[in-house]
Amino acid sequence: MATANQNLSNYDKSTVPNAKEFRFGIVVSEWNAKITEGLWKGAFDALVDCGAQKENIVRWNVPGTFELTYGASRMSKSIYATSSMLDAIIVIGCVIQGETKHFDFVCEGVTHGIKDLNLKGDIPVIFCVLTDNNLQQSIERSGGKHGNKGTEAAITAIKMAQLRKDTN
Ligand SMILES: Nc1c(NC[C@H](O)[C@H](O)[C@H](O)CO)[nH]c(=O)[nH]c1=O
Ligand SMILES: CC(=O)[C@@H](O)COP(=O)(O)O
Repeated sequence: MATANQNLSNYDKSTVPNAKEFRFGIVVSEWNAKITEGLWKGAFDALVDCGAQKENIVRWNVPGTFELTYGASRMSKSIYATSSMLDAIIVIGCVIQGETKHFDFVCEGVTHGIKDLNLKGDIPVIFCVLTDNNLQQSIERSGGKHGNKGTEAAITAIKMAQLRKDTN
């Protein structure tokens, strides 16, 4: 189902585990900051709405979406994680098509990078990266008429943190 046919912000709290005991890392790209800040707010607000403690949400910034993989990798090995303090990581970025093929390489790079982290690591890394044709599409998916992908990513992070706990 395409995003246009659903709202990214819709969730049923009765189907979401309580996040009170979970700790979350969020890595945010500074490129297209007006969009990524909207995604961050969506994610943060949804985590707290589902019981997460604000002090259990740690944020790091990176310059661009391509750096999200490195940021998440370092965070997963950081002091926050060595004592198994992180239960899930969310990476937030917004890639918008320009005049060249650079869009394709940034999107492919971060997609494969985050996929590899999920395969090789112990902490689920949630892919909250918009890959849009234009700014309007990004606006519509970061708190606009199609909802907020950050909200969707937060719910996914809680569910994956619970799955990790249940399968340990
Ligand atoms: N064009 C966009 C970029 N480009 C920058 C890359 O992400 C990266 O920081 C650079 O290639 C240096 O490694 N980043 C975005 O997040 N969004 C874009 O639209
Ligand atoms: C995704 C990008 O890197 C892109 O926005 C950069 O723009 P351009 O392709 O015009 O250099």
